[in-house]
Amino acid sequence: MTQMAHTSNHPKTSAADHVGIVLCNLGTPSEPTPSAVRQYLAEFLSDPRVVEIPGLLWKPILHGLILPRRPKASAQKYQKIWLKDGGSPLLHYTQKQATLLRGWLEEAGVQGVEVATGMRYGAPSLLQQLQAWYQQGMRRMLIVPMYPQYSGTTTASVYDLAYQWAQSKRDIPDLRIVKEYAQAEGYIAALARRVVEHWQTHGRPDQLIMSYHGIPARNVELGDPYQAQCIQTSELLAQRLGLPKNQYLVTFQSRFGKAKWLEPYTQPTLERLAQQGTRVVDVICPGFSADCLETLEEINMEVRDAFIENGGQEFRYIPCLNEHPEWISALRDLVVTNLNGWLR
Ligand SMILES: C=CC1=C(C)c2cc3[nH]c(cc4nc(cc5[nH]c(cc1n2)c(C)c5CCC(=O)O)C(CCC(=O)O)=C4C)c(C)c3C=C
Ligand SMILES: [Fe+2]
Ligand SMILES: [Fe+2]
Repeated sequence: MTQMAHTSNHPKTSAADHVGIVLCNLGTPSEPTPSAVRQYLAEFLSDPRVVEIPGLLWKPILHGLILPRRPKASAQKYQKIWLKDGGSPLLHYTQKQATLLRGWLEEAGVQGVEVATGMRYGAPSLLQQLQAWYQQGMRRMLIVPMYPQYSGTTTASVYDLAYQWAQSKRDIPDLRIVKEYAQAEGYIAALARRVVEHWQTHGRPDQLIMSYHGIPARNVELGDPYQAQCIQTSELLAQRLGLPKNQYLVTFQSRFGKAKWLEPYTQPTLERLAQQGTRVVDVICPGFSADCLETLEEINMEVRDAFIENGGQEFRYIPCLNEHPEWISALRDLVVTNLNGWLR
């Protein structure tokens, strides 16, 4: 059992009767350098939720093969997408989302809430944010993982961290975590708006590709509902756009390692489409609420090049929801629903 912390004389501040809302995303390196990427990957890839290979087998691979090599190549990729003033896009957009959500909640007359960002790995850390609020006397916290589709590899890891942290408390915080919102009306509406706005400027494509981050196929075989939720989101989005089945495809990207991951894989699918004569594709990544390495570099650079090299003519990337007003409005609704009974 974790040691109980002594908190009997915690300071009573205004935070004590407030509710904390944390937008929690994956996390990102502090700089686009090999050493910062190494530190980030070491934490991320040591999480047994992310890599399920037994530690005795995995640790030597991670520390002997992956961490000495991958950070250099990854840092070069991060350098290509790093924002001049804003740093990591993932962190930049997640912080913007928190700022906008704070304003939108205020505007809606919601009082007594604080909004922050907290990353699962790296900084600014979810754990430190929860602990800082707790020390200020706050006892009610709502965590919103920025993953619309639940996966054991991502969402469950947020639960692990929060529950393990709470375990050390005598007076435990009242915690709520949004498990998933793959089918939420506002989320689907925001995605549809993003696509329609893109079509208004560029016209319709031959195919709309909905690309999600992959996970090992084995995880799904063992009961992870992630794949089913990705398909649900995609079908709802297609329905809302009035897209027939032959005009869109669901694919999975970012395969890591040699095991079988969810298929069809994004890049080979786009290569095949190009070879078979598909000229214009739109690509959207509905599972990422903020643009990041996996969308800006992998999709909009690597996969784009592969499509064009194989004979495709136009590869049009549709940005993530990022700061889109319809998304912030959806987030506000999601938060308000999950604050039920907590608001004054
Ligand atoms: C090792 C296995 C991995 C699993 C399982 C996995 C699942 C998963 N990841 C995201 C979201 C993101 N992943 C990002 C980067 C990233 N992911 C992995 C590996 C796994 N992800 C690695 C090794 C990396 C690092 C980048 C690299 O070195 O290539 C990111 C971007 C972070 C950024 O800073 O921009 C996101 C976001 C989801 C949603 C998911 C399962 C559903
Ligand atoms: Fe990932
Ligand atoms: Fe990647």
